[in-house]
Amino acid sequence: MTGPILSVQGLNVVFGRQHVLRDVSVDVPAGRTLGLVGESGSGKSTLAKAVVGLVRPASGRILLDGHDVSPKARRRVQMIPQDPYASLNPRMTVGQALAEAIDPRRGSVREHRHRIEELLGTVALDASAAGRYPSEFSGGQRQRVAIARALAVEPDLIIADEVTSALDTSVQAEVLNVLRALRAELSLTMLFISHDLAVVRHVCDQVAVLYRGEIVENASRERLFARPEHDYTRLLLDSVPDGRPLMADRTDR
Ligand SMILES: Nc1ncnc2c1ncn2[C@@H]1O[C@H](COP(=O)(O)OP(=O)(O)OP(=O)(O)O)[C@@H](O)[C@H]1O
Repeated sequence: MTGPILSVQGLNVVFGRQHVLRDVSVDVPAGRTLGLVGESGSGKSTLAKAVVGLVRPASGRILLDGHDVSPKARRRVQMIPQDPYASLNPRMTVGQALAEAIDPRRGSVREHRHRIEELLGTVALDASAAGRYPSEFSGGQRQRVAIARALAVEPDLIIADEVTSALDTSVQAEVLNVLRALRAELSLTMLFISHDLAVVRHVCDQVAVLYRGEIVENASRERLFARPEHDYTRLLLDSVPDGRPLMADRTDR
């Protein structure tokens, strides 16, 4: 049996006097998507930053494919940032941004061109997008470019941190649908962070609930939504209006 791709074990993060993460342990098995949900300030982004090495834990271990994460391993974890407007270099065409992310050992520029078209297709964008600049795209399309760029690196793990929260509700669906399709097609392994349970329900297999720096519940999506065990999870569920989860089932544009 193979172990999880990501294993966070007994992680503690302290900023000054604030104990931001307390004894956090979560696993993300290969090909699965773990949702990390919690209100603003609960420590979600801090966990993501610890995994990519931007935050130094006070104690605990972070294992990637069974080994302690090292700076060398960082390329194997790709973060899709929250803000598609800030994450892409405005002076680079989409093709250039993707080419930069593709491992140069993967062959010639011609082969890169083929790979770029393939990546754009994967996120439901036309090949002609390669010649255009980020400013020419809508927020949802830009976020899809950011997803393509993360995929270009062929990472073992993708961390999606509030990838839809900067988008209008009407375009959140196009990004969620792409992620959901990729999960199935490419067997992506993903840590999907959101404060929004409706969004988490749409893309995750397993959901961990973070409350004030502690994991208070960690269950399969089915179990968590059908039989939440912790009061805080129930509170979060109560704030999901009926019907909203279906928002993401709208047709992709
Ligand atoms: N570099 C830092 N130095 C000091 N305190 C920090 C730092 N980064 C985060 N914090 C604090 O740690 C706590 C958790 O922040 P974090 O950003 O991880 O929460 P979050 O759940 O991701 O919330 P949000 O969704 O608002 O980003 C907050 O109280 C925040 O102010």
